[in-house]
Order: sequence, then C-alpha cells, then structure tokens
Amino acid sequence: MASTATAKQQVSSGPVLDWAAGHGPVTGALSATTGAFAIATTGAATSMPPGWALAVGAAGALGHTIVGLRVRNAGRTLATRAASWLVGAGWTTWAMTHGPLTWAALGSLATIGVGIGAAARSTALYEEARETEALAAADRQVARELSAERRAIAAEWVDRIQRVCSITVRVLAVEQWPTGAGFSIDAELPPGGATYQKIAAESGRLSADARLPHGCTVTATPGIDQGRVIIDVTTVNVLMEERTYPSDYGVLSLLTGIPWGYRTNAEQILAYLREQCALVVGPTGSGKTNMVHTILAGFARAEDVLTWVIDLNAGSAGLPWVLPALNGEIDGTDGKPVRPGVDWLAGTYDEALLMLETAVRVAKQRKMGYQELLAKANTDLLPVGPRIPQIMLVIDEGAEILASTDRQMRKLAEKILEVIRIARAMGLRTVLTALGATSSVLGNLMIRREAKVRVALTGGETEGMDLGKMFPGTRGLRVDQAPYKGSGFMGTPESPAGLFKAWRILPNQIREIIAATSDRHPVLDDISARAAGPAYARRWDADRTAWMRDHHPGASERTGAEPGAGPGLNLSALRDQQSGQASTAEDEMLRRFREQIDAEFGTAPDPHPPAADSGPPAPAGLNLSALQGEQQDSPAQRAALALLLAAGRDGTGASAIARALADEHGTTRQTVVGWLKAWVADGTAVRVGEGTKARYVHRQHAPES
Ligand SMILES: Nc1ncnc2c1ncn2[C@@H]1O[C@H](COP(=O)(O)OP(=O)(O)OP(=O)(O)O)[C@@H](O)[C@H]1O
Repeated sequence: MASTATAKQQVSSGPVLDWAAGHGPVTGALSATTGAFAIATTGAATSMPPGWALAVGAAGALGHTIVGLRVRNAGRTLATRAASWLVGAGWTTWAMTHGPLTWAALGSLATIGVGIGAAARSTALYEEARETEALAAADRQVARELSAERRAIAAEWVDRIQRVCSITVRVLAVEQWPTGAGFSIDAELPPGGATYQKIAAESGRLSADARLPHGCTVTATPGIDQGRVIIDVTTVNVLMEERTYPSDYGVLSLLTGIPWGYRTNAEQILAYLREQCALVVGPTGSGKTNMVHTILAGFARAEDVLTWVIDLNAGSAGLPWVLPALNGEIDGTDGKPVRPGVDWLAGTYDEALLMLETAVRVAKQRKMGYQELLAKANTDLLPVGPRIPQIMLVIDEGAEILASTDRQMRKLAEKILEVIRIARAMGLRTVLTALGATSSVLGNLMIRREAKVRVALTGGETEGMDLGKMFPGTRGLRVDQAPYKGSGFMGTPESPAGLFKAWRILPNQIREIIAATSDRHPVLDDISARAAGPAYARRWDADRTAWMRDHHPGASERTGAEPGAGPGLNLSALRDQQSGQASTAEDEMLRRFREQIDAEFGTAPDPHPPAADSGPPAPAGLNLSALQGEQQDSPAQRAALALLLAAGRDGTGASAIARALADEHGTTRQTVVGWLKAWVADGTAVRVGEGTKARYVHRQHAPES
C-alpha cells in the first residue's frame, strides 16, 4: 500500500528522479551495492574525483528523505534509507581512492549489502505494522463515535422510561435500523416483577416525551425472556409516503408468508395463512379496496394458492383480476393465453352460494380422499403445495354478510362459517373484509378464534374504530397515529399489532402481475376437482360470467339485461332470458375464453365423473367443451385459436402459432395455415394486411368490430 501511495504521489508531483523506486530488501541491497561497485570501478579507472561519489550519495539521501517525508514514512525509515545512501557513497569514495578490486573493498561491500538488506527488511515490516495500526485506529474512532451515539440514546431512554413509566431499565443494546427509520432498544427490566406491558401501555406518553414526529411511535414488545423488553422507536414517518407495490413479482408460498404491507420501520409484514383466517376492517375511503388488491396480488404470486373471490359489491375487488385476461388485453409468454389472476370470481348471490357449497364439498372430500397421505406424512394438516393448493376465499364485505339478518344472506353466512369451522386442516381459509369492527363481526366466536390475522385500516377515520376489540390485549394504539389512506394497524399471531401501511397498487401493476403469474397458478388437485364438479369446471361459462359483461369495456350492446338486473343480484331471470336467444358476440367470446382456459391449462375436471364404484375415476382437467360435443377441434387447434384470441388487435401469423405449439403438440406451420384458412372462411378470423405484413386477427379484435 505504501508503494502504491508513493507511486500515486510521484505521478501527481512528477519528480525527476525516482528516489522511492519499488525495491524489496534483497533487490534494493543488490542494486545499491552493484551500483556502488560500478561507480567505484569506473571512477577509479577514469580517475574521477572521489568527492563526486560523496556528493551523489548526499543528494540520494536528501531525495529519499524528501519523498519519505511526503508519504509520511516513519522517522526510522527515513534514517535507514538516508544512512544506506551515505554508507554506500562513503564506501564508493573510499574504494575509488584505495582501489575497488581488493579483497578488503569487496568484502566490506558485501557486508554493507547484507546490512542494507536487513535494515530495509526491518523498515518495511515496521512501515506495514504502522499502516495496519493506523487503519485499526481509524476503525476504533468510527466505532467509538457510533457507540457514543448509542450510549447517548441508551442514557436518554433510561431517563425517559424512568420519568414516564417510573421503572428503571438497564439498556443492553441499541440497534439502528438499516432503513434509517428508527432504532430498537434491548433492555432488562428491573427486578420486582415489572413487565414489558408497563412500558407498552405508556407508548403515547413516551412518544410525546421524546417529541417524535407525528406518526412515529414507541412500541414495546417482549424481549428474549420475560425480564427483557424490546422497544422500537420510529423517528421517520414512512407511513406518510405513498409506496407502490414492490415490482419484483417473484414466486411466493403460503407457507413462507405473503407480504401485505410494511411496518413503520419500512420492513414488510407477512401474513401466514396456512391455518389462520384473516379479517380486514376498513371504512369507506380508508383504502380497503386497494388493500384487497394487495392481498390478491400476494395470492396470485403464490405457487400454492388458488384464490376464490366473492364480491357482491359490483365485483370491484375481483374484476380487475379477471377482465384483462378475459378481454385478451395481456400478452402471455410465448403468445400463450393468460390465466386470470384469481381462480374463481363470484359477483352474484347464486354464484357465491355455489362457490361456498363447492368449498365445503372440497373440504369434506379432501378429508376423506387424503387419509392415506396424512397417515403417511404422520400429520393431520394437509400438506399444501403446488400439487394440492390451498384455496383462499376472499370475501369482500364478508363480515357484513355474517351480520346480515336477510334470509338469503344468512344462508351464505352459514356456509362461510362452515368453511371457517371445518376446513382449516384441509387447506381452505378465508379473508373477510368488513366496513367496521362491529360487535356482530367480532362478537362471533368463530371469527375471534380463527381469524387472528387482523388489519384495521383507519385512513383517518375514527368512527367505529375500536382497536381494543380488534387487537385485544394490545394497548397504546391510537387511530390518529395512522391518518393516511391505506395505513392502519396489523397484527398476526407472529407479529404483534402495530402500525402498518398497504402498498398502493394500480391497475397497470395488476395487469403486470396477471401476466407474470399466469404460468405459476396451480391446478385444483384431482380429489378436490372431482368434488368440485361442474360447478367449478363451468365457472367461466357465458351464462355464469354474464354479470361481468356489464364491466367489460367492449360490451356495449348487451341484450336482454333488465335495468334492475345489475351485478350483485340474482341473475337467474336474466340467464333464462338469454338462453332463448341466439348467442351474442360476447357469449361467443366467453365461450372461447373458457375453451382457452380448458385447453391450455386443463383446469376443468370431468363434469360427469363416473360413479365412485364404477372403475377408476377419470382424471381431472378434461376438456369440457369436447365432452359436451360443442366443439370437435383437437387440443392443438383449440390452443391455436386461444393464441389467435390472445394476440388481440395486433394479430398473429401461422409461423408464430406453429412455433408456440411445436413443443407441446408438434404442430407444423402447414397445419396452422390450413386452420387459419378455415377460420377466415367461417368468419372466426380475419386476414389483415398484405404480403409479408399479412396477419390473422380473431374476429373479436378485427378492426371493423
Ligand atoms: N396504500 C395506499 N397508499 C396511498 N394511497 C392510498 C392507499 N390506499 C388507498 N389510497 C388512496 O385512497 C383512495 C381510496 O382507496 P380505496 O378505493 O381502496 O378505498 P376504499 O376503502 O375501498 O373506499 P371505497 O369503499 O369508497 O371504494 C384511493 O383512490 C387512493 O387515492
């Protein structure tokens, strides 16, 4: 390092002579002695005045000393180097007068060489040790400053806790958060039975005493044992800022937690829902819909979750996760059609009832069908994974359904409670949202016991916000600490209730997540799919998704819908009316959409499974349409049609389709050309452009429609 520093110095100052040339002890000594010998012999031969050698030596000593001073060499290094030059010069002067080629001259020169080498070596070692010590001293200085800061924090908080809570703690450690949003104190409680709750209860007063900015808190939680406490102090209010949903849409698993937002220390908070249900309370305008989208985003990213959504409130929670795929707005990888971000969306009472009945059937069937697996794995919890996915039922305003006195709603409520009650071990859990933490919601024992993952979004709303009921046993939480939309409190069995904020998620990110996770969604396991039957397999049927068309941007000429038959109502009347009519363009599109899903992902089980005792069951994932005789196309042809539909307005060509199908179906370009021609002939597709620009567009996306 010293030599690098020296070299740099020289480049910048540009000395004429390199007095500090990079020699080691051996090469340095060798170079000095051979140089002295050469000068002495040449000087003697040419009768050079010996005084010159002395002059050169003195100049060398001076040059080295100047450079050494510049690079801050130690005094002893400077002295050694100068002495080496002077001894060498002295010998040369003496040898020039007495003759360099005598034994005395040669012997003394060798001795001088060894001496210079040894001195240089010891100097180098000394310089190295000096440098290491200087670095260590700098480190110690930084550490001293840091620990001085920590000591100051510790002293300040010992005083504060004494003043506010009247207990004297002993601070064992202070850790500054890497996010820079605050610090944690690990402290020992005084003997005599003081508990961490005593500090937790004074959170508000401690925050005020510390003059923390609005939104910053002091949270006390249990330490490593009951005599210790961890105090988290936030000094920067990260809840104030709007943070968008993290753009890394990596694979998640229900077993390792799904991120739902971030804490005041800017760290994300995970919900573990393998066994827990969740309750999200938020009044209108608090950011509840946004929070539901954040939750659905996490489930979509998980490889072991199928999300079933009930949203009787115009489908605003579920539709953004279905429509982009339904409308073919998103391009999948390799031109594949894209699966919706949720596996089933119920926007009507009938559909919701069907979904809940199906969920109960699946739970019961799993209990029977997986006995052997459970015995083998020696567990009573179904091993959920990509092959046996967990079904997460997200029920927007589900708590209001539970509280309703309406006869029909009571029926839904009973089913919701049944799922919560019977299906924990079998991998079906619910996320209920509620407008308020009313006693009819939290008064329900089942909810209190099973839904311990809790969120209260306040968004500044104080009415009906009983945080004490939502987070029993937690003190010091005040609604005014979270006045921002999307912010509130979250508590799970793993993470005590505290301030948090949901990420903001906008429709473009929802579309990105649908596209990024389309290939990742699991397929309902055979046992469950058979129990779910046609109710599940036909979930994307035109008549069952008719209500979605109200929200479909292209659905302008919806026919047969009565003004009052809006979403959220029983649409059976509407369906009867439609069944008698010629199918509209939308019907056709929805049929194709269902076919896409069937053909590409095999999500549909056999709707007519053989009786239990009539031989081996048919595998799940059979193509519904083929069974119904509606459509005689091969799977490859259906996949091609799906690709055409997914290509949207831009359209696609025979080569692109053939490439996408080659691996799975071995389809050639020629075959695809034949299909495309046939589809143009029967009006399914339209040919657009000429020559090399020619492409095929599904008639749904054809320019004139
Ligand atoms: N996490 C968030 N970060 C920042 N702003 C948010 C967040 N969540 C919601 N908002 C803001 O609050 C507004 C209302 O959000 P959202 O529609 O989700 O609320 P809501 O409780 O569902 O209300 P409503 O029931 O009226 O639809 C949003 O338009 C947005 O501006």
